[in-house]
Amino acid sequence: MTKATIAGALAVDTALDVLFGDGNSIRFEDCWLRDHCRCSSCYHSDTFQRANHILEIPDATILNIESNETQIDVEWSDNHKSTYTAEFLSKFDYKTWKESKRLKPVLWHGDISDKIAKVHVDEFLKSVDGAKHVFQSLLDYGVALIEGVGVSEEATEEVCKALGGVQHTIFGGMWKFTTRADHADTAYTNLPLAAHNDNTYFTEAAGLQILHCLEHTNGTGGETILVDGFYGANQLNKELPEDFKFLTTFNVEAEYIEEGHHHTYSAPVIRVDNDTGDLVQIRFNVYDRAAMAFRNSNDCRSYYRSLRSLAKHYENISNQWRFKLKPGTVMAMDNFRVLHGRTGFSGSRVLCGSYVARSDWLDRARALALIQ
Ligand SMILES: C[N+](C)(C)CCCC[C@H](N)C(=O)O
Ligand SMILES: O=C(O)CCC(=O)C(=O)O
Ligand SMILES: [Fe+2]
Repeated sequence: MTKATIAGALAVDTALDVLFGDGNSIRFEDCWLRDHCRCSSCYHSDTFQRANHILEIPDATILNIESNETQIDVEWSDNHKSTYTAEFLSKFDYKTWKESKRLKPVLWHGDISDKIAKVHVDEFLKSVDGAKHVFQSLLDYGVALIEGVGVSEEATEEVCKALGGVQHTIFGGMWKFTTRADHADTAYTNLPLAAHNDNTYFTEAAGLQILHCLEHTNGTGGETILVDGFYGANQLNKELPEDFKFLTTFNVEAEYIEEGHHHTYSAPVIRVDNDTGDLVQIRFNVYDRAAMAFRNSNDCRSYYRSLRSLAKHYENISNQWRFKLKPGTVMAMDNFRVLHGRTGFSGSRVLCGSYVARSDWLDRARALALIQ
């Protein structure tokens, strides 16, 4: 991008119209400008924080402006003086600004093994390019594989830390699970699990789920099932918009109960960004649905109809990617988007892994300049 320049600035009532060298023009309200003064008494540039309470910012008016190619100087009615650089102001064109914040998931269905990142652990942990490759794959497809990892909880933990940090929940930080009932949950059995998102009963579901199959011996089955929750939701919107709409507005309650714990949370199954229409989160878990009461017959019937309509996309075998996790390969997936499951199995199957908070993995992606 070329460097932003200012071609002119004109005060109009309580706002300032700034014309940029590229022909674009942006209107800034005076209250916004006063709030965004970057002088040292208004902004701590070392901590990137505002210095004043919003109630302390004076309701000042613009007395005078002077501009050149690179900046605008404003003199305020309370004698304060502010300087705004062209580069700073140019970032606040609403459309461009909003667009720059959008994530751009690449919707998929079926086998995506040749699309996603498969990065060797040394490359992931030690090189910026390796890390970028993994996080870009998580942003694009919601899945990434890290290969050549030591077949141990310790080696897996290193990967979890680098993906944003281990998130502690009732299941622990790093967890290891097999068919022993360490928690009151079907994951700790050999039963099949249809595609689902974890933690629908938490106020904030885990951002990533990381799984490493440490062992599967003397048995069969235990295939991993992944399906793009956004693809299914999108298909539903095209095919049955009413069902889609219902799932974006109706609060479906979920719960998790075990000795000493009772988690419950109620929210729409499909969360959409109201401004952009972008899909933000899927909260789909048929097992962890709580028993609930309905306001009326219509809501009750819509609940079953629309959940089944969505489920059909997730259970459609041609939408799913099925494969066998192997010791040494760590799988990370976006639990806000991708649903996971497994087929039933026999034999001794041991997995370990952790959750990572969404805030924390997006923080990594931002630090790598992959998103804004
Ligand atoms: C991942 N780990 C083995 C710790 C537990 C899984 C919890 C499963 C729970 N039914 C849910 O879907 O959230
Ligand atoms: O056993 C598996 O592969 C996954 C089980 C599961 O859904 C989970 O641990 O959240
Ligand atoms: Fe799960």
